[in-house]
Amino acid sequence: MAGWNESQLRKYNIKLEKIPTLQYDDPKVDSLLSNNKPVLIKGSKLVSQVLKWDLDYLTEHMNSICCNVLVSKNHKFKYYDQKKITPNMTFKPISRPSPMIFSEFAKKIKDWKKGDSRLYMQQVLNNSISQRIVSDFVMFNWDWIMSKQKTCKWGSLTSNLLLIAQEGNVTPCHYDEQQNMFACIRGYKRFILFPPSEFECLYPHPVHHPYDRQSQVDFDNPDYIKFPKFKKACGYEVIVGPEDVLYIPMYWFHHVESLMHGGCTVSVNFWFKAGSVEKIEYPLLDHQKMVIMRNVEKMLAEALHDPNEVGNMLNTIVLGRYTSDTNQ
Ligand SMILES: O=C(O)CCC(=O)C(=O)O
Ligand SMILES: [Fe+2]
Repeated sequence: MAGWNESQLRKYNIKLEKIPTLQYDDPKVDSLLSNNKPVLIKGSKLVSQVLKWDLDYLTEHMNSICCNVLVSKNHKFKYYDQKKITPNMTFKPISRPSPMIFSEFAKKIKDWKKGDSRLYMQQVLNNSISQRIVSDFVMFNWDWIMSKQKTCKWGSLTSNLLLIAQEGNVTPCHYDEQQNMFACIRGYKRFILFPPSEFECLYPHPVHHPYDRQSQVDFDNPDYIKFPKFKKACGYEVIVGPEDVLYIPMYWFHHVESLMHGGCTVSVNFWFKAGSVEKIEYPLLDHQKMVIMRNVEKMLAEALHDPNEVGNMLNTIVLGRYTSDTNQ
């Protein structure tokens, strides 16, 4: 029996298909991973030894550790890059970091009532967290995950982020530049993924914007005048529960929600660098084209010494020259 039902999902007007679910030892897992295709993997036991990581256990063992907590006035936690905020920019994020010790975070979410700001802890796991948490952490099924890294020729593991969310919290649609094996420990999360080929329908912010890599479209209230192609966006969805591992291929857009009325969720991700490409084949893959677009934007902003001039120059290059039937 599933531990969730449809009424716990937020409602969006997006066409959705299902992400395949496979047992960890199904040979199709490796071919999906190697081809940058998402898959929900069951039975890997990646985090089976830490299913005890609930708020009480973590409070006991992380009590006075200072943690990276995000606070939001609504249910959305849209990441931004502090380094990309410039003095002449009017940038008012609705969610922002508010570091606090673990016990304070746990108390705040236990005492939470409607109308309060929401909280979301997103803390990198490292040796300084606490002896007990580190000894739990070494009990992850490292053999399995490292064998996947090897088979798929990914680069090194860069970090593990421990995510503790209140029910109903949403991480809005964005992409990351790393391979991600996302493991749920407690509660259920719904993922909506879009392949890199949906780039045009999702309108990510410019690369030099603090919201780089994030879609500009507000899924709760899409502005179809500004973002008309969002109507055509096609995504893939899956519900990820305790012990499940979801592979999120690099450059795939993802929206994540902790199910409403499902209690808080505890999860941990495994981010790996991209592997080095042995032989470039043409035509290029969609995510490789995203890398080129990012580089073009970065190069123009640097050459012009002003990110605000990038759009004008791109328009000058394109409009009437590469648009509609003028390029014959
Ligand atoms: O679980 C979430 O809320 C966001 C996770 C995410 O974006 C990631 O692991 O890359
Ligand atoms: Fe992400």
